[in-house]
Amino acid sequence: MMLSVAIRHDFPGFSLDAAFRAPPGVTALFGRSGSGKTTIVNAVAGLMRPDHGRIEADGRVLSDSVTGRFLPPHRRGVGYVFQQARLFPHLNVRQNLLYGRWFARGPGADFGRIVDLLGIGALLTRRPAALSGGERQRVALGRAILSNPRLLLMDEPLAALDQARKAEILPYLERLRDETGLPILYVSHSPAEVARLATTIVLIEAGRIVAAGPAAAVLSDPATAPVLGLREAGAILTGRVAAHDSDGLSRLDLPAGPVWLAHVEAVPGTVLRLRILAQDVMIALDRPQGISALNVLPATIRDLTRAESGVLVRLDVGAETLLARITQRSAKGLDLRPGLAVHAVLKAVSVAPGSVGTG
Ligand SMILES: Nc1ncnc2c1ncn2[C@@H]1O[C@H](COP(=O)(O)OP(=O)(O)OP(=O)(O)O)[C@@H](O)[C@H]1O
Repeated sequence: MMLSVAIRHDFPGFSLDAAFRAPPGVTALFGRSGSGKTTIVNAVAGLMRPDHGRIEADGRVLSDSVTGRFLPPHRRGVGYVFQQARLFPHLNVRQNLLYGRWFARGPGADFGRIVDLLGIGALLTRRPAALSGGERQRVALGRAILSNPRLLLMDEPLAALDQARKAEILPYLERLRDETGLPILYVSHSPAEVARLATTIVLIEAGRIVAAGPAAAVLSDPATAPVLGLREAGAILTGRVAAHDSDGLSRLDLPAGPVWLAHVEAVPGTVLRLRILAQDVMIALDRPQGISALNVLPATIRDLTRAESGVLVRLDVGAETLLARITQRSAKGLDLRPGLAVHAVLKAVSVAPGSVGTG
């Protein structure tokens, strides 16, 4: 399963020229307001017809300006989840879910499995008015999946939810990503959400794609930091939960070494994704002694990039990449340069629970 998009379209005062591929997993379309994300999603859904280009899903042409082919939305096999759940108020949860089924191509996903996956078994007889925002959004996800789509489009599905509801629904999105094998095109404004969910990231600015590729590589690329915002720049690392210590910390084993963080609700053996902001990483030439930060990883400097008044240092840690944001004075004072072996010091507190997701 693969979605491939190559389209050009002109609105008065705005031109979109975008080409990218979305493999199975979550492909996050990230960019500022007005950069063209929704236009792309609408073109894939068949809600707008691009002037030029071609969109293909799973080897099937959805639209092609050369041949004039343009499949209507209901024939595209696309599940769409919007910011608002848009459930039918007069139908209960089961009926809303079965409505998705009605449009399914072929036998479709197993009802019971999807209900379990989304944790909505206890809600089946309720009407949407009796659900929380997070529950409603889970039902909307279920309805989209039960239509047995070739791909899922999600346009800011969490934007209308508060932090607690977002935290509640993120694990379900992770399960969908990991268990359905569908390409999910996911529009988001939130770097934290993207860092947690995305397997592929497409960064878009003023209708042009400025970076696209595997999430870890795009996030740790200093060139993308200005688009994400310097405060949000950072890398993702993966680690396996090794132990829960009696003093309330959990140990994760990363390829580069162990890392301790505030207790994580996950059984040993679980693979987790950690987001580490560039501003929370310090660099030391020697392994520091007598320091309160618990987490020190051996690293090698790959490159240094000027960013506003500071410097972004890209570090190789094991086979992964970390980003540190330091001052020009420090970079000069320590004589940092590519190839230099250093130590990356991470503050334990910098790994926020909200940034931990299954990898
Ligand atoms: N039907 C239309 N007619 C004219 N201009 C349009 C139309 N649809 C979108 N645009 C313009 O295209 C640009 C991209 O809009 P789009 O909704 O794709 O951005 P976005 O990245 O999804 O933004 P947001 O994050 O705010 O939803 C904007 O400048 C918008 O005003």
